[in-house]
Amino acid sequence: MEISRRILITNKKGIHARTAAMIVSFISRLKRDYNVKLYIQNKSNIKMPISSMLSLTSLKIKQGDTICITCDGDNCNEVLDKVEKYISGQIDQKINDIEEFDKVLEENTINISTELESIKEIKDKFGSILNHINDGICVMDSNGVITYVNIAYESIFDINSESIIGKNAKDMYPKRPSVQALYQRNNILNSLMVENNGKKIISNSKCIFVNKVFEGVLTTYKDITDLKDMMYNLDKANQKIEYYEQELKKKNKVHEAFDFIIGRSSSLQDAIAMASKAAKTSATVVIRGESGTGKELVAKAIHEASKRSKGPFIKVNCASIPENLLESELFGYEKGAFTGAVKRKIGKFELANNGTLFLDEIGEINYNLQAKLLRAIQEREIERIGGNETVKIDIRIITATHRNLEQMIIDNEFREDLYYRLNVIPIMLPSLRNRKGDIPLLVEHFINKICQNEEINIKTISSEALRYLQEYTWPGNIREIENIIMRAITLSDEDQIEIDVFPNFIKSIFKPKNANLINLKDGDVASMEEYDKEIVKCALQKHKTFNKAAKALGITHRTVSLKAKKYDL
Ligand SMILES: Nc1ncnc2c1ncn2[C@@H]1O[C@H](COP(=O)(O)OP(=O)(O)OP(=O)(O)O)[C@@H](O)[C@H]1O
Repeated sequence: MEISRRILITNKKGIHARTAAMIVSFISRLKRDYNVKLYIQNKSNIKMPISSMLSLTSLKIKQGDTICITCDGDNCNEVLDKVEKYISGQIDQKINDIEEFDKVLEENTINISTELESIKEIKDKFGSILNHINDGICVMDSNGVITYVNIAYESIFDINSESIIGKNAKDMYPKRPSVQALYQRNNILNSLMVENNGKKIISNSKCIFVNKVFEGVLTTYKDITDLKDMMYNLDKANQKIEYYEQELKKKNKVHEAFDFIIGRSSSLQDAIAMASKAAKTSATVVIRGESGTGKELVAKAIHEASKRSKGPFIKVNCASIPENLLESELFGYEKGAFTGAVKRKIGKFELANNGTLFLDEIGEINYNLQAKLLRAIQEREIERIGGNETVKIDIRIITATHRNLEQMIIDNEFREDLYYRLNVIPIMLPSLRNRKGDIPLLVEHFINKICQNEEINIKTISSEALRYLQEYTWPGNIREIENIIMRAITLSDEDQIEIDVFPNFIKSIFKPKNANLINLKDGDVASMEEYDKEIVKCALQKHKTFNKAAKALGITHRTVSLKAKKYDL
């Protein structure tokens, strides 16, 4: 049976899409529950199934309009009651609820999109922070696919991110610690990687787990190539500082009297430090070293640095005084002590009272005189030759020698007891060939000294000429270098000293050795002394002993020995 009913529309906005949808949904439930058919009549009174949302909205029904609903089936009155109740009453309430819900939804949508915005902002900020970090960063997923690299990574590995993102690190870098971390699912920290171009990189790979699920590996890379260089330089600088600190300590402790002893080599500085310490006491000092190494210079400095500096510094060269005169030279004599002793003579021991007695070439003193010397040193008193009076002496004794005293003791040429008396503080002066680094300093020192003494403009020396001087072996040590500089300054017409003013034996050091002793090929003539030295040297090399060399040269044994000493052969 069919029943129709007019229903008033009370909803403010009439029947719009949302209300239509609600009516359709409500009617569908009624149709199902009561097994009826429901229609709505349009303005031309044509019945349309009410289950279509489109037909409802197309009617454009407003508040206050009525609609005609027709029901076909049993219980149509009960069904239409429910339809009327829903459309005229409940739908309004329902709509309010839904609008409330819409508001919440809308607000939430706004919130979500704001949150999305801020998440995007955070992501951008984060990305820009990662790009400002100096360490390279690479992220790969659990399969090894590279998902992110920062700018530092690109520059460390000189690669474009586009060419690696999305690629699998297992294929691209199978040996990298990051890939090992991926396989092992374990962090691999502080691995040193050396790239083909020599770059040294430290990598730290950390596995990422989210809720215990392995998500991939994050690796940071630090380029330590520069750091290593810097560390190396720092290390070197520290070593230098340490060296200079030690040198400064030594220097600070060294008395200024030693300032004019030129040389920075550690062997010389050690000797100077020792001499400076010796200066503080009255201990006997023996200075050892080849001829011309500065033995006298150091002896004087010890005296100057000691509390005896106001007293005399008396030097005796034991080699230059004939044996028979040395005793009276040292101890003096009384008037009439021997023929020719017309008046009393004060010896060097007495002259040195309250000061320093420097006995140079101590190894040349004869055995008998050595005994008398020992007594004088032990007792600190002397007797003049031909006198009965003993004279108390307050002196410091410094001796020097280039001879091997230990061998002389074995050969019974030097008294052991005297040796121990003298050898309280031994100071070894290095030869110049063992401290070639000091040559430029010495050259500069002598150029300045000689030019000032000669009152001429200070000359310079060319680096090539200096190279020759550094290469030469300097058998005559510092005395020889001083002589060569004196000669060069005298012969040089220029402001700069060049090789041409050097003697032949220096000029020829870079030339192949010429068998001819006198080589006048390039027009250079050496001094007589240089030829003399060369001849004696050849004779000694060939004949080994002074005797045989003397015979070969047709001169006396003594002359050969004196020349050998003079030229330090
Ligand atoms: N370190 C030095 N710095 C500056 N000048 C030096 C240095 N060593 C030596 N000389 C100079 O060299 C020359 C020779 O030095 P000195 O006479 O002291 O040597 P020596 O060892 O006593 O020689 P010899 O054994 O032949 O007597 C001197 O003119 C001296 O001033």
